[in-house]
Amino acid sequence: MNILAEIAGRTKLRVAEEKARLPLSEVKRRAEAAAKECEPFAFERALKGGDISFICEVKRASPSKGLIAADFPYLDIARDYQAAGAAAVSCLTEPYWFKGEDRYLSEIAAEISIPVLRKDFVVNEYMVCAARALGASAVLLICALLDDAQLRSFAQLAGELGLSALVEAHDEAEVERALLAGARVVGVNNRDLRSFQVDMEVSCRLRSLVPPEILFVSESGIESAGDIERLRRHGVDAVLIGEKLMRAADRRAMLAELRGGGQ
Ligand SMILES: O=C(O)c1ccccc1NCC(=O)[C@H](O)[C@H](O)COP(=O)(O)O
Repeated sequence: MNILAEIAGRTKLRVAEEKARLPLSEVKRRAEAAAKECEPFAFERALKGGDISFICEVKRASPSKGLIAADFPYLDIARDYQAAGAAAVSCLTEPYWFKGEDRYLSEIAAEISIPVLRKDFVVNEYMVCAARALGASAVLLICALLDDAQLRSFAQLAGELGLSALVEAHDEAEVERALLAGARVVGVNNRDLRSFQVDMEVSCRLRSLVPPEILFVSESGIESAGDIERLRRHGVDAVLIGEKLMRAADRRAMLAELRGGGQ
């Protein structure tokens, strides 16, 4: 079994337990209440504009790297990202492989003013509603995990809640499926989630398949100002960076360095 299938299986069990504690009707009610309070589609608005935007990730561990941050002051990390000019924060909530927690997301969203993406492995509508209820401005939908009907219906549900959907693809066919599902933000993951191999060329190759009015986010394996410059030249709207920032002793300085501006 590949890692995505394993993650999906475990996620379904996790959500079934959550549902037993808090039914879908209540999560929906909370999501609708949150939608009334929040600026709709703040995430995609934040990514639009002049230069390439930065989505900076709060991630404690990952399947490919194991434990990344033994010390994990998640609120300080999110505050640093905001202070250093991030357009948005991505927060992992998957508990088993990424050692995430829902409360990291809700506390971060309450603490900072830039939008927060819930980075998890959405397998049903409960998780879309829960993202909004927890304070997220965006939710990740992974093409490799969902069929066309699910992609379309979860993207539509997210839209009804004013939540942006970052629809993640890794090849030509998945980009086409993301666009057919109505994605307004397409994320191309440079990491092959089966082999964990990272190749920036994947974003460069797929960029031209996404029309300019749709936001294009390059995700994973971004490590240097040179990588950013290459993606900028290909017309990428935003980058999503996790490990490089999480391992930096001074995250603000690292973000400045990646931007190409030094400290
Ligand atoms: O990072 C992994 O090992 C991983 C494995 C399986 C599914 C998803 C995975 N990562 C999620 C991500 O998309 C990354 O956290 C994100 O793009 C940031 O990547 P990086 O800058 O390389 O930390």
